[in-house]
Amino acid sequence: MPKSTLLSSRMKKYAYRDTLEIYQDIPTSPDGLTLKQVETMREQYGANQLTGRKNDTLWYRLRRAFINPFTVILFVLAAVSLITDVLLVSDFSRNITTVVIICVMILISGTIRLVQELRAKNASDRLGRLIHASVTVKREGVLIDIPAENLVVGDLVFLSPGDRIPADLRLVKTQDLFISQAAVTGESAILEKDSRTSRYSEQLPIIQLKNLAFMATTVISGKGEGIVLAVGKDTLYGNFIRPDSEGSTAFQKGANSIAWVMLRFMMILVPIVFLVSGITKGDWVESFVFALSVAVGLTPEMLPMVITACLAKGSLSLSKKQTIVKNINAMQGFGSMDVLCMDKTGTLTNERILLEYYMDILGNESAKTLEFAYLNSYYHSGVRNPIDNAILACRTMPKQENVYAALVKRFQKADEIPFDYSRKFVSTLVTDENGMHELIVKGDIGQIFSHCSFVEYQGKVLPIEDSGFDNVTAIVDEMLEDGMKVIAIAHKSLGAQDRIVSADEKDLTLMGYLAFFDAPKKSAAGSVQALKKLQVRPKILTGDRAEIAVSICRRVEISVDWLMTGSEINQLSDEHLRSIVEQTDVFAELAPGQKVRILNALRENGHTVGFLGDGMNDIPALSEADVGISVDTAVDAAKDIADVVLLQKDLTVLEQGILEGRKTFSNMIKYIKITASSNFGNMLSIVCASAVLPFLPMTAIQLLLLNLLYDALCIILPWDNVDAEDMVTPRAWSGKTLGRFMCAFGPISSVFDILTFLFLYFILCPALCGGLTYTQMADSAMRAQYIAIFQTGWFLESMWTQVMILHLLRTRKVTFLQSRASNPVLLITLAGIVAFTLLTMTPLAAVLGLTRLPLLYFGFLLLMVLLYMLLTTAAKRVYQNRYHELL
Ligand SMILES: Nc1ncnc2c1ncn2[C@@H]1O[C@H](COP(=O)(O)OP(=O)(O)OP(=O)(O)O)[C@@H](O)[C@H]1O
Ligand SMILES: [Mg+2]
Repeated sequence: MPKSTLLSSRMKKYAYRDTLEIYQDIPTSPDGLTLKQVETMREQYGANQLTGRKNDTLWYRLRRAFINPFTVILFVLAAVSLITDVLLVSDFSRNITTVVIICVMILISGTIRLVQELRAKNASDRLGRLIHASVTVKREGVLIDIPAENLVVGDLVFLSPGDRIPADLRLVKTQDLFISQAAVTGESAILEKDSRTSRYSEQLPIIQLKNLAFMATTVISGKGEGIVLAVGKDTLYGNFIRPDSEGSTAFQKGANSIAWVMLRFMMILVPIVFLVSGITKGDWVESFVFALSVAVGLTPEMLPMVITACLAKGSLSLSKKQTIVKNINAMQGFGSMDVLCMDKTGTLTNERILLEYYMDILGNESAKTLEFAYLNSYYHSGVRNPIDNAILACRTMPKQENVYAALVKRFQKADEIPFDYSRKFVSTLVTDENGMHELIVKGDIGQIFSHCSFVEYQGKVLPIEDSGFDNVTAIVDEMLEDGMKVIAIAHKSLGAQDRIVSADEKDLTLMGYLAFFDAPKKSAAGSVQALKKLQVRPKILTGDRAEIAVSICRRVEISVDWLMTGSEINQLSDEHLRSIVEQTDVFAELAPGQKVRILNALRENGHTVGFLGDGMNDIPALSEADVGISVDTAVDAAKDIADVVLLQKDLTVLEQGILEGRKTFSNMIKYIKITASSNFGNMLSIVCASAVLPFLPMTAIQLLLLNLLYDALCIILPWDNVDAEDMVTPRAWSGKTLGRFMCAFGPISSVFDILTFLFLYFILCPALCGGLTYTQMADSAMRAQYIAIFQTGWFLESMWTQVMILHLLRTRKVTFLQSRASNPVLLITLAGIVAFTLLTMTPLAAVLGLTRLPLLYFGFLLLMVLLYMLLTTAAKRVYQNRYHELL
């Protein structure tokens, strides 16, 4: 039986059982599990984790570091050498140095990989912990808060508004519990859940069973308790999410596709190298080994690692700037983001809003309106939000404490229909001491109007048509235009009726309004300017009224020439919307789903879109955006789903994030493009050389060593500086520019390689070997000497130019004169060059087939490097004039 059916049958079984039976069956009790039971349960059903635990074991990491295509090729080379150099030869000429060297290389590269990955992982773990969700459970009769991943089957979990449900639960106690299952089913409707045992007669799909609550769904309002039935991957949610999200982002896909481009190149060129050198030299085994080494030399095997290192480095620097990057892959999204959608409250305006006026329908102060609103807020069990907080704050007004305390004593709560952003209003039913029930509704003006049939003025109730509707709204319009947030309050007497359903919310009596001061932050206008300067276009996506959106946007200088409301958007086709979103910067009166529609339209137009939001209504948009950004004060579920959490809800910290993202992105692109182009250059040189030379231009081992050195040096790149000019615009990854970059700069290095070949073959080697060229000599010792000089010559030239090119192409400006790499990069690359140059002068050189070269060579080398730098600098100019960018 497939796992998911197995799971649903277990969930179903308990949905139809009584609570007591379940306690016995699991076994647990209303006091929760004992600590011993917790251990047993964890052993039996596993931990509450979605990403496979396997990533965390040292064994898994070792395997990843040491077994990959790169090391596999090295192992093959070692095996070939073991056979040809050790097993098949006579005792005298046995030589195991190659095998040893290759093993050392495997060790070094594997260790570098392991260390880097562990560091990156530790960094992201540490950041993740800072904002981890905790759950309240009862164990051994005591309520405790534990991290969600410590939850086990049988635990008794307590739910409150705003919680993201941490596992699959059978509810055992509920009180007006409303849940949004959007994360699992995609539908935005809010469902009431209860703990009653389901009847077999009402056979329903598992997702509709009212006494089950599923992992990743969100508590909108009310309270509840439930027994954990399934954790981690066994949950419904765990069953359909991708097991490992690694490698799934657009950028990772891009990076993989580059690796593939390189591999395809290799698949064509490596066999050519093999055939050409086999035919010209006649030694097929050696040619095979050489071709394999070329393959290794050309693989950008450090690519995934350099990317991880860059991302981890970026997120670490951001954590020092009040910005926590939960998902390090979002770092690059930060860098390429060119549109930032945000909601209004707390971003442009202050987090706290203040109640300014409470009035009847004509704008006269009305304590009764406020009292009704107070009761509604007080008994509303949903996620606390700024509006309710502002209303409840009225009890701190001078001499009012007792008034409000008496009020809630007089009216008790009977029922509620929680606030939900698609309805935009909330109903509570209260009962007075005589058992008479009063329905109180508060919310969006438009929504409330449409449910009202009467208005109340100075104690008189009139039908709405007779009272002059325009008069009723005139007072509101004025306040909205001043940038105030206004909500309406209405009520209806229900007599003895003590439960409400949405059908009761009609023929209401409008009693008045509350107006709140929602002032823009002092820093808002400046931050908006800063975003624009960074070429990130700010767009406002608010659920609030159009008038207030306009008023606030004017004050912070966001263009309001065009404004769309939710209902206008509903009329548009997707295609039409795609063109509208390009011109419009302000969208108002949106339902949560409409925020997502706008966002997707922008993404389809090719933008990289960030979304900054903090409320329940922002959750779908946060999860859809390329970079979902939330704030520390946001509801848990929003923080949970966001990629980035700002510890300060202020656009100024965002600016830092964007800059850091662009820096990360630049350093990554630097590695990819430069490595690809210099590998391409080497490839060309090798093809040419193996066609005409009577021997190999470099031994397999030398090629591998060179490759290892270059890659090891590149690990320092995340710490490089990035020119300010490279950070002024958002940059999107495009494979298109890679090809032209490779073709422009790769062949330049080949030109110098070929010059070096000529110099070595016709001038230096003959000069040191008795004036003869290779083909003219017969003595094999002489020939070996000749080859060693040649190979050392190319080895050093290759290394020097590869390191130089890093410095040359990392900036658009003139290298060293106008822009220098960071000190660590300068130091490490210099050390690399010096160490390898000195290596040719040590006894180890002979083992590697290298030899000491005379001063004449170094003179030539300097000349080559100088010319190379000049030519590349000139090429850089031409390239930039043509394409207006470098990397
Ligand atoms: N607690 C509440 N009680 C009644 N009505 C509410 C409540 N919260 C929100 N509303 C109504 O829903 C509308 C939309 O909510 P809100 O303004 O929070 O949306 P938003 O998209 O998050 O806007 P913002 O950009 O200001 O954050 C409000 O204008 C208000 O009319
Ligand atoms: Mg909001």
